[in-house]
Parts: sequence; structure tokens; C-alpha cells
Amino acid sequence: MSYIIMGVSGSGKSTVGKLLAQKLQLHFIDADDHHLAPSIEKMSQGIPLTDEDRAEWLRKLNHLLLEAEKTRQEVVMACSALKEKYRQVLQQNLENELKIVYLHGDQELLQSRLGKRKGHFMPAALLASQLQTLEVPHNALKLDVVNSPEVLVQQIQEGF
Ligand SMILES: Nc1ncnc2c1ncn2[C@@H]1O[C@H](COP(=O)(O)OP(=O)(O)O)[C@@H](O)[C@H]1O
Ligand SMILES: O=C(O)[C@H](O)[C@@H](O)[C@H](O)[C@H](O)COP(=O)(O)O
Repeated sequence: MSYIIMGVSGSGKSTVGKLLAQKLQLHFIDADDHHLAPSIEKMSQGIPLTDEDRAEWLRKLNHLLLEAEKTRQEVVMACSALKEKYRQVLQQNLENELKIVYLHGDQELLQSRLGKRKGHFMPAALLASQLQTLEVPHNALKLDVVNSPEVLVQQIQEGF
């Protein structure tokens, strides 16, 4: 069974996802690496993505998860997956249910982490729209990112 590490920009999906994959010796997929070029351009300019912008991207990510399942590979995927219907696309046609980890945190904390992050296309100004778009998942392990990445990974290992 594969893991989806989800949450708004700055919640630590990439950091925690990479560390979890390292600990469990699983392949790590960062959904950010699979956005269409126009979507990266849009976000770089501070324009939030629409459902339409995300549709093909989510299908591509679902395809990667299906491929992994076919070869009996478990993967860790860091993906914003902000809406329930996006998470449904990710899960589409998979035999095994995805293990969803929802990273949440205080807006000020997330804003300050994004402000300090270097060399990333996503501007901190998009956090507010990300939080507005977010539909909190009901079927996820919910973790507060006030904790360190190491503690979060331990909580994930103990939580499933
Ligand atoms: N639990 C944490 N504690 C402290 N800093 C963190 C934590 N998780 C992430 N960070 C830092 O916050 C910033 C955003 O993390 P990142 O993994 O890029 O988030 P996301 O992929 O969700 O946008 C990075 O600079 C990262 O080093
Ligand atoms: O669906 C979206 O709007 C994007 O996927 C977004 O949520 C994601 O956060 C960006 O790709 C920026 O990347 P970071 O999450 O790493 O800031």
C-alpha cells in the first residue's frame, strides 16, 4: 500500500515524504515534479491553479500509482491533493487503499516556513488560496507539523 503525504504548500510534504521513503526504503515521488509547464508558470506568477489545471496532472499521478501497484512496489507520494475529488482521482482503479497522511499546521507557521524556503517556484502569497481550497480529509492520519520531520515520520510509522 502506498502513502500520500498531503497538505497545503509549506506543510512539509516533500520534506516528510522524502524522509519516510528513506526510512522505509521506498521510492519517493514528488507530485510537484509532474505539473504541466503552464501550471508551474501560473503558480510562479502567484496565480492559483484551477480544477482544470490539475486534472491531467492528477491522472498522471494516478497512472504512476497504478504502475507501482502493478509491479508490487509501495511508494511515498508527496501531493497537495487539496480536494476530496482529487484524492478520488489518485485512488482510481487501485486495488489497495492509499494511506493518506494529512499534514496540517498553524497558518503563521506555514507562512514563515514558506518565507524561508529557497529556490522554489511557489510563492508564499498563494498559501491563503491553498487553505481556502483545502477540503480536510476524513480518512487520513492527521499530523500537526509543529513537530520535527523525524517525529512526524515516527508518527506515520506508528499510525498505520
Ligand atoms: N516539520 C518541520 N519542521 C521544521 N521545518 C520544516 C518541517 N517540514 C518542512 N519544513 C521546512 O519548511 C519548508 C517547506 O517544506 P516543504 O517540504 O517544501 O513543504 P511542501 O512540500 O509541503 O510545500 C522547507 O524549507 C522545509 O525545510
Ligand atoms: O494543487 C496545487 O495547487 C499545487 O500542487 C500546490 O498545492 C502545490 O503546493 C504546489 O505544487 C507547490 O509546491 P509546494 O507544495 O512544494 O509548495
